[in-house]
Amino acid sequence: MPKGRIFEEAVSLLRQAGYDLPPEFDDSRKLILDVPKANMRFILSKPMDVPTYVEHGVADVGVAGKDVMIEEKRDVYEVLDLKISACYMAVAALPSYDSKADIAPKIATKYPKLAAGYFREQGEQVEIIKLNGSIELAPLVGLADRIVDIVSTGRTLKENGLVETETMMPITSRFIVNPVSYRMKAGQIDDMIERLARVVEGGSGQ
Ligand SMILES: Nc1ncnc2c1ncn2[C@@H]1O[C@H](COP(=O)(O)OP(=O)(O)OP(=O)(O)O)[C@@H](O)[C@H]1O
Ligand SMILES: O=P(O)(O)OC[C@H]1O[C@H](OP(=O)(O)OP(=O)(O)O)[C@H](O)[C@@H]1O
Repeated sequence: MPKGRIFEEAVSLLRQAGYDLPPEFDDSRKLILDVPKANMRFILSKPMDVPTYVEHGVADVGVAGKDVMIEEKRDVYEVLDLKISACYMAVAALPSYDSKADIAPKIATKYPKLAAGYFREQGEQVEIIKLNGSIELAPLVGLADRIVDIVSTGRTLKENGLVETETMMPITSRFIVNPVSYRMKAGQIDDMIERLARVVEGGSGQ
């Protein structure tokens, strides 16, 4: 499970799907949470690391943002769109920025592979500058010409005087599965996918 903003929504989804997760899930600093009744163990990692844990098989299944899936390109199955933590990826710049006047613009982002792939597809040559957060700062101080980042409410762009120049792709969280685990524990994992899918599609899940 990803710590942070996805966690709460994912826990709620699992509860709706009939998993009786204890109150500990609502307020804990523990990184491993056991639910013996359901024969489940939850590993809580940084969101960007979830596909790594699943690819290596230390977690059979996981929840990861589509942004993370595109950036990390891990060898895992993406089996269900959970439709939670919705946001989108966009290109933004200062309103004064003239893209036509720029030959190899500098793009600041937390997602270097996703951004590079996008501009390659657009046939645009860019220089990617990898940052770890507060991406909106980069054009304000002259580190980059444009940014590639997640937009949700649009408040961060607005309050920093940036404008969206391109909408790239919608992002939601995905349910992912380790390919070997899927073979070994097909019954359990299929049951989990079905229960989650019922909730996602508007049923009770139980
Ligand atoms: N407004 C948003 N900003 C960033 N991520 C969002 C937003 N809305 C939904 N998400 C989803 O949440 C995930 C990131 O979660 P979170 O912000 O908790 O982690 P993080 O930024 O990687 O962590 P940290 O800030 O501790 O480095 C993204 O992968 C994305 O799929
Ligand atoms: O459109 P909004 O609702 O304003 O949300 C978008 C902002 O939220 C995220 O940042 P986060 O809060 O995760 O901080 P970070 O930049 O340090 O990753 C994202 O990187 C944007 O900066």
